[in-house]
Amino acid sequence: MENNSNHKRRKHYSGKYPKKFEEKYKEQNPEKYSELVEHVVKKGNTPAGMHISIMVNEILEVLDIKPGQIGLDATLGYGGHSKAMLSKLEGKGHLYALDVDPIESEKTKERLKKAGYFEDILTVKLTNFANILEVAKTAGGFDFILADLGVSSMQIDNPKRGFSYKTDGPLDLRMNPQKGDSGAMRLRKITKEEFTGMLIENSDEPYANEISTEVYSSIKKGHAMDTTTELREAVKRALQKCKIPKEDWDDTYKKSCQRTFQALRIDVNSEFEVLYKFLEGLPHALKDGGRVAILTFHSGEDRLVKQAFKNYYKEGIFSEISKDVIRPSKKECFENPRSKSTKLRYAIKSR
Ligand SMILES: C[S@@+](CC[C@H](N)C(=O)[O-])C[C@H]1O[C@@H](n2cnc3c(N)ncnc32)[C@H](O)[C@@H]1O
Repeated sequence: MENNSNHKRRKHYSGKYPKKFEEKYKEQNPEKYSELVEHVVKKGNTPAGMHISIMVNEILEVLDIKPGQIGLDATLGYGGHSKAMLSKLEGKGHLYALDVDPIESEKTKERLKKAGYFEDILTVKLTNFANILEVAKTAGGFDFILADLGVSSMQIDNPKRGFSYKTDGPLDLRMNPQKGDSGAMRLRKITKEEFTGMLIENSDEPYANEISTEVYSSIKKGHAMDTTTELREAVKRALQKCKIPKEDWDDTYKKSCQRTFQALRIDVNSEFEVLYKFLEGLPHALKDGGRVAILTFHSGEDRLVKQAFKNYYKEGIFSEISKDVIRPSKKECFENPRSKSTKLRYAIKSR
C-alpha cells in the first residue's frame, strides 16, 4: 500500500465558496488563479490578499506626471498607485515608495520587481511618512507626492492583524506588528477616561462613555481585551444597556464597532501625529511647482489636510489647492464599495 503520511490535503470549507481569509488561498495567488480573481473584483469584492487602488485616474490627472520626474508614494500598500505612477514615468526618473508594514511592503516590492520595476526606477523604503524630509533630502526633492492614508485591504482582511471587528483575531491593529504597543496592550495601559477621550476625539463615537465603561469594567473583572471578538462583544454589551430601538440596532452596532476599532487603530499607530508631521514637511519636500494628492477616509484626517493646504495657500507657499474635495465616481463606488468614504485633495507648490 502507498504511504500517504506526507501528503497534505488542502483545507476544506463548508458551502460552495470559502468564507474565511485563510481558506481563500486561490484569491491569494492571483498569478495562478487570475480568472477567479477577476470574477471576485467584478462582483464588487476585494480578493483576499489584494488591494484595489482608489481614484487612480483622478490622481494621475492632478499629479500630471512627466517622464524624468522624481516622485514619492508615501503609502505603497499593494502598489497599485505606484504602478500607475511608474507607468507615467515611462522608464525615466524615479519613484520612492514608503510603507511601515514590513510584511506587505516586502511582498509588494517583489510583485513590482516581477512587473519589471527594479531599483533603477523604484526605491521601496520601510519607513514612516513622518520622515518625509529625510527621504526628500536623499531624493533631492519631489515633483509629485501621493499619500493614500489609512490601512490596506490586505491588512483589514487578514484576521491575524486584528484590524477588523468582523473576524476573530488578536487585538493588534499595528501597521508594523514589530513596533510599539498592540491595541490590547494600549487598553491595558490607559485609563477608562483616556479611552473615552480617544473614542470621542478619533471617531466622534456617540456612545463613548458607555463603551469605555463596559470595556474597563470587563478588564477589572479579569476579562482582558486580547481579541477582536472580546472588544466587539464589549461594544455589544454597552449598547444593549442603551435601549436602542430595535429597527436601529444593526446599523448602530455596526457603526459603533467600526468607530471603536478605528479610534484604537488611530491611537496605536499615532495616525494624527504622523500626518501632522508629514503635512509640516510637505512644502519643503516638494520642488517648486511640485504637486501633491492626498486621499483621506475619515473627517479627522480630512480636516487636518484641508487646514494645512488652506494655510499654505494663504501664505503663498501653494499656488493652487482643490476648492472642494474630489469624490470617487458612482461607478467606482459601485465597483469598489471600499472607495465610498474617500476624499481627494490636491495642491500645487508655488514657483
Ligand atoms: C490605503 S493603503 C495604500 C494602498 C496603495 N495606495 C495601493 O494602491 O495599493 C495605506 C498603506 O499605507 C501604509 N501606511 C499607513 N500609515 C503610514 C505611515 N505613517 N507611513 C508609511 N506608511 C503608512 C499602510 O501600512 C498601508 O499599507
